[in-house]
Order: sequence, then C-alpha cells, then structure tokens
Amino acid sequence: MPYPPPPPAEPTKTTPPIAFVQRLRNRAACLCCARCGAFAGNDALVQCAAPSIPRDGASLADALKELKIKHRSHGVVFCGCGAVFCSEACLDDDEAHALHCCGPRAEGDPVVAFRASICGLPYADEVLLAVAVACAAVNDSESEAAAWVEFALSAFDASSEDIPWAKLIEGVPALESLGVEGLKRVYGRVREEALSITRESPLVARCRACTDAKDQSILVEFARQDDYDEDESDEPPEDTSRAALAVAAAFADETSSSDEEATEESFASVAADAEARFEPLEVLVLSEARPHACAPTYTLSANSKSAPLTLLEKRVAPGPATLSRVDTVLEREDRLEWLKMKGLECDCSRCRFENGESVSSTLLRAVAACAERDGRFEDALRAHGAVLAEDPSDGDALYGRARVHGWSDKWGIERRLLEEAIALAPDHPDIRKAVNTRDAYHAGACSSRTFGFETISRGGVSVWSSNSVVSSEACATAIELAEAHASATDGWTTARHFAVPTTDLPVHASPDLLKWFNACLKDAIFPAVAQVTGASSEKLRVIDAFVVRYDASKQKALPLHSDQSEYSITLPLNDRSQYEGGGTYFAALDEAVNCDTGGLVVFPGALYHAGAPTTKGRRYVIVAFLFEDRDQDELERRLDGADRKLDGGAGFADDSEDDLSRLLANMNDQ
Ligand SMILES: O=C(O)CCC(=O)C(=O)O
Ligand SMILES: [Fe+2]
Repeated sequence: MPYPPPPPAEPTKTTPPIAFVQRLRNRAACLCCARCGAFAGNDALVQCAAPSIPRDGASLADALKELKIKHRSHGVVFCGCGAVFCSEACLDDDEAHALHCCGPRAEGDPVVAFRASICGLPYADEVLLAVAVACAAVNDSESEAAAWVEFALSAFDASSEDIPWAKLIEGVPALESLGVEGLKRVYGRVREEALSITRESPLVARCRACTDAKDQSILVEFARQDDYDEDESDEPPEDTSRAALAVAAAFADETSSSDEEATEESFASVAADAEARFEPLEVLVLSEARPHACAPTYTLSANSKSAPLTLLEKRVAPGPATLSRVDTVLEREDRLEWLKMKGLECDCSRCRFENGESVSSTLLRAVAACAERDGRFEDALRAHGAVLAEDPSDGDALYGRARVHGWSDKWGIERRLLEEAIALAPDHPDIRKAVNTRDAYHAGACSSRTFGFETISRGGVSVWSSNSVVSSEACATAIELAEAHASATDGWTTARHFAVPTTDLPVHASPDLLKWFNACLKDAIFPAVAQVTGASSEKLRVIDAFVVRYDASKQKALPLHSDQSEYSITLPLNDRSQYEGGGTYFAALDEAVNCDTGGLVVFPGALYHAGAPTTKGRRYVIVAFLFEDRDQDELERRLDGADRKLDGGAGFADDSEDDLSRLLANMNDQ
C-alpha cells in the first residue's frame, strides 16, 4: 500500500471502564475478565467454548471439563457463578463481583433465581452490567461508578422493563440502599448510555499472534472436535469460533507437517469466510463525562488489559475530547434519530457541515478523518474538497484527496492527484514520500519476452504461475541485498501493513535492491504479468513492492486477506529445499500455489488469499502490488479534445487545475 492505512490508534490516556459485561452465549463468543477486561484465558480456548456452554454459571466449569480443555493451565479462573477472570488476583480484587456473585450460593438462592430469570432477556448483558455498576457503587462511594449511579438516580426516569430487581436485593442486601427504583434507574441509564465499542475480533487477533507451539496444537485439536458445539437451543449454530480455530490451525507446526491434508481441508472449508463472520467484541463502557460528536476525537477500544481512551488523530481539532454515542457510519437523519432516543441533540461540526453550514478547516479535518476511518470515501472527499475550496494548497487535504482515491482502488487518479499535490504543496512530507515511492519504480517500455505459465482455474477464478521468470542467481543477489540493508538499518519491518502485517522490507528502501528490482520489472515481471492478464506492460505500475521473510520460528504465515491492488505477484527468492510449506494459499482454489526460485505467481489482488505457513526453515519472497494505469489514456484522450463535443463544448478547454479536477471527477463516476 502506498500509504499507511487510517492512522494507527495511539493510546494517550487510559480510562478504565466501570465494568465489563461478559457475554457467555453471545454471537461474538468472547469472554473478558470480569475485573479488568482482559480477554479471559490464554488465547481463544475459553472464547471458543463460549457458544456451547450453558449460561447459568454453575455448569460452566463442568461444560468446559467435558470439552477436555485443561483450562486452568491456560490461566483462566472461573468463579462458580459463571464469571470468568484472567487471574486469581482479579477474582480476589473484584469486590463488586463478590457482592452479586452467585457462585457459592445454593440452588434456589434469590441471586441464582435472579440470574436465571434474566438470562433469556434480550438485554441481559445490560442488566448484568447495571448490577455490576450498582454493586461497585455501593461498595466504594469514591468510585466513578458511584458518581455515575448518583447521576442516574438524579436524572433518569425509572425504566419500565420487567426485571425481578426485588429478588436481587433479597440476595444482596447491600443493594437495599438503592432500592428497586434505584436499580431500575441505573439499568435504564445503562441501556441508554452504554456505549458499544466494536473492534476487530480478539479471536482473530489472538490467532494471529499465536506463536506458542503448545497452544497451537491444542487449538488445532480443539478445532477438529466435531461435537463440541452441539447446542440444544433454537438458535442457529455458532461456528465462528471453529472458523477462527481453523485459521489458527493453519498456523500450527505439528499438524501441517504430520497431517497436512487434514489441516488444509479444515482450513479451506471454513477459513475463507472466517473473518467476515466474526462479530466484533462489544465492551459496554459507561461514559457520561465526555461530550458527544459525530466525528469524535477519541474512541474507546478494548485492549488486552484495559479499555484505553484512544486519540483518533494526531492532528485533531482543538476542543474537548469527544466520543460518539452513535455509529458514525450512519447517515445524519439516522444519527439524529438515535441521539434523540438518548435524549441528546447534536450540533457537532460534522452535522453542521452535512447540513450545508460553513465549518472551519480545522474542524473539517476531523470530519474527513472520521469519514476515512469509516470507509465513507465520498464523505471524506467532500470534506477534503471543502478545505481545498478555502485553501487550494492545503497539503493535508491534497494528500487526503489523493489517498482516498488510492483506497477506492482508483490508483491512476491517485497518481494524477499526487502530481497536482506536489506542485501545490512541494514541502508536504507525506506527499513528498508518496511521490518518491511512486517515482521509484520502473514505468514504461519493457522487453517483449514471453514465459511458460500454468493457469490454475476454478469457478471462474484464475491464478497463473511460472517456474522461471528471474534467474536464481539474481534472486540470491536480492536476498543478500535485502539482508544487508536490514542489518545496516533498523532491520525487517513488521508494521507496514496494518491489517495483515508481513515481516518485510520495502524494495524502495534499498537503492541497490530497487535497481535490481526495476531491471527485473522491465525485463521480466511486467512482460510476464502483461502476458497472462492482457494488460499492457508499458502501463503497469507498482503500488508497493517488498521482500517478505517467513520463518518457521518467527512469522511463518499470513492470514487470509485481499490486497489493495489490481494484480499481485509473489516471486520466491530462495530454493524450496531451504524450507517446508509456504506458497500463496487461495481460498477460491483451495490450494497453496508456490513455485521455484525466480518463478512468479500472478493473481488478481481482490482474490482472497493467505501466506501458507512455512513450517520449516526460512522462505523469502518478493510481493508486489500492481495496477494498469489506464487513466493515462483516458486523460490524454479527453485533453485531446475528443470529448469536448460530447460535453456540449463545456469540456476541457485548458488544463487548468479546475479542469483536471473535473476530469478526474468525471472519470470517477465511470
Ligand atoms: O506470501 C505470500 O505468498 C502472500 C503474501 C501476501 O499475500 C501479501 O504480502 O500481501
Ligand atoms: Fe496479499
């Protein structure tokens, strides 16, 4: 990718939420430590078990025993009531939990009865959360929870929901001071104010981070059990955890060498849609203090140990730290509707901008940034456009406008806009960097060589592979250059690609490697890609190119993903005798495609693919993201005047910046 994706979240201030809710049978199947919010247990085991375990706490431990998981060795601590903790310390520390815990309680205890009666309610999580908050408040009058409860009591009408609060009070006399009315109010407030925080499924993240071989083999074994998820409820089967585990299975050492076929089978059958099917973890956080904005400056995200308040942008608008009470993806009317239900009105900069009012450039930056984060690219362009209307040489907006086109797969337009941007804001560091990357790679005339390719097709999907495109001597040189550069600098990077980071080194970071690669592009790679895809070799362009290093004892694989490219290539640099496994796995083909040193795999970037695990040794491969710059033709054709008549004479009389923008906008529409 030519740019980093939306800025990596930078935790600036940690504000622990008042309470976490544990969703034992929710769709996301994730458990958090009831005390600190850490994902309970070592990795995914408990989370995986969640769909199949009964909600009432007493049988949780039994259910897990049946699953033959030695959960204690994974650091999970269960309270008999069904609450899960990450450690004994957290269990001991959680005084609020101790208050309403029904673990040591006998069958028929009012608290047990209370839990049993709420577990079927659609808002059971919020009820539990309200109980946790109420308990924390009566336990510690200094706590944030206490202040929050006080607020709820003073400012909220009792909720009419039919929940047996009296039973709870019967079992937890300390709650008597709040009374049924008080508990109702707290609950009502929780429902109104609880903020749903979504984030990437922790399960996926965990699987990704899972490097311990022992854990992996347990995960794999678990993924293969057929009967663990039998669920007698009417709900549709929840197999997302299995899917995640199948992804994890693909990472496992033992199985990929001893029972490769079985692993590949389970991997292929479920992993393709695994990520798409995960519902993100929801942590409900109560946060009355921070004002709402539809393009907030902060977000709350669940981390491994806490829920940090995260600054969304480095260059944020001045003013108070804001959080959004609504999903920022919603249209204005829907947001207002939701806010109304929460008793809030909104007059934030985003609402005003969307209402046609004028908003300062500083605030528009936050509006644009929020739109970019949400993937609302049209909205982002409107906001960048409004900044540029005020100041046509605003570097941030010029860069933002180009970047958004890149993210929308309009790489040709992105290039033109970068050209325009560098002319208007030559000192802007991001624009300069993007232009330098763009200009680094070969573009133009290529050799007319042809290569022997095998086409692997299934269900309308094709991938091409050739065993000899670049010589093995040349490939050995590339490895030497890459390693030499890595040891002379900061080494291999691991965070250049946000969603699926590889251990890699950008080709353009090393002048020698770049020179080597450009010669390969011109002489072999572009002609080869053109040969199989039908693209014009002269119009092929590199979006990004990097040397990836897989190592059986370090990063051995890459999860399923699609690339931001029209075509992608992988070019193995070392001999197959130096490693086992490896190759590019294609979900649609259900096959990992690999080739000899200097060979080439070419595929459409949109195809769902993964880096198959390198199970032994080390594997080097060059990956490049490419596109065919057809827009150049289009631009020339239009500027030639060919379209002026069609445009009724209103077309592109000169190539002023305005006309270029219009032209680009027109091309956008096509
Ligand atoms: O290693 C491979 O074969 C695939 C790498 C890949 O897909 C990527 O880096 O985007
Ligand atoms: Fe990829």
